[in-house]
Amino acid sequence: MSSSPAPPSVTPGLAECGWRDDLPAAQALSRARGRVARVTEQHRSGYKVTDGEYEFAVQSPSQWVKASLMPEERATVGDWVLLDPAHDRIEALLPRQSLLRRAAAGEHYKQQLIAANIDTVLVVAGLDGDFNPRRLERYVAMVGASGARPVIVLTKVDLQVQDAEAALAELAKLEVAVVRVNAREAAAREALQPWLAPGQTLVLVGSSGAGKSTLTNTLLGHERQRTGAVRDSDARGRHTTTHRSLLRLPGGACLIDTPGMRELKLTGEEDLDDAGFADIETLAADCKFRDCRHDREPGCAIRAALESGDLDRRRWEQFLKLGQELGQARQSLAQQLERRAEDKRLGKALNKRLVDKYGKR
Ligand SMILES: Nc1nc2c(ncn2[C@@H]2O[C@H](COP(=O)(O)OP(=O)(O)OP(=O)(O)O)[C@@H](O)[C@H]2O)c(=O)[nH]1
Ligand SMILES: [Zn+2]
Repeated sequence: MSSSPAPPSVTPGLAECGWRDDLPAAQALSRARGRVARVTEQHRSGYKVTDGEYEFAVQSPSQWVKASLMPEERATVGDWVLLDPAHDRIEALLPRQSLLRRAAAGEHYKQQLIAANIDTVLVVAGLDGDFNPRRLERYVAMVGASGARPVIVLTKVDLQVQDAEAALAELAKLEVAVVRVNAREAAAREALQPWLAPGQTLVLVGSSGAGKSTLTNTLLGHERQRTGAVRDSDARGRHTTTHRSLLRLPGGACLIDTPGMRELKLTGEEDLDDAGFADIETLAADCKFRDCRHDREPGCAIRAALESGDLDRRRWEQFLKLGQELGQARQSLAQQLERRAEDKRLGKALNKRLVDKYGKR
């Protein structure tokens, strides 16, 4: 299938926006009709999409207003969609290759979609005072759950505030590629070349000040966004705000910029295996009891490894903490699903009462 020519519903320019014949969306296309486009922005009232030639606004399908819809049933940035014949409304969401999401900040647990159809998520962290291996583990776990490939990018190597060797040793166990860069230098682009092949889609995540905007500019090869320092000193507030969030990089890869959504919070669907703790899971499988809590049980492989020094005590503590965080996120997720089911039940009951009283309309 992948060797057949692109169907007419896909414009040639779409390849520059990340379209590939091996995508699940492309496989689904043989069974569907319509012009394919990629979502570049999400707004309250609809979306912006690109067909590879033009970027334009489209409306959501009417069924997407339903409050009972799960967030992932609507399109997000990076999604492949089919347009109606007039090209002013989305008709269908095509299957996804990956979906990056986070728990939204706020009183109630809510999920937010960050981006879809991402190949690589660059998890950016500065080797300065803010360096935090546990945060990186959390990010790697979340990316693992998304279906995209995580790559850790450590910025600010030139500042040498943090001992890079110690930091690397901490991250070695994650089994994730780690790249050290000065985000301000063009060499950073070279270092990331393996993930920048044509047709690849990337996203940058990481905490504020980590160097994401700086790296974005370096990958673009020109100044796109004003970085933190510039913004601060810019008293006239003369920002070059481009709204487009799907950036085409020289070389053929795409970068999806998700302003305001670059810090991640666990959703509860992650797995500690994905966080690079597979070795601990393997070790725990050797405990005598299957439900060993690694506390006082006899024949505990974890405690034995801690005592012999085979398992680093700090790493074990990090594992426990991340497990705790994940446990809380799972609980919030379960509560949210329960609330949703309850809302649905109440909605149905109300509907039935209305039908009983007024008949079917
Ligand atoms: N020396 C040095 N400075 C860097 C490097 N990367 C980023 N910086 C600086 O760190 C500051 C913050 O970088 P930004 O790129 O704005 O960070 P950000 O992650 O986009 O931050 P938010 O926009 O708040 O999310 C800026 O002053 C950058 O110039 C680096 O590798 N070396
Ligand atoms: Zn045990």
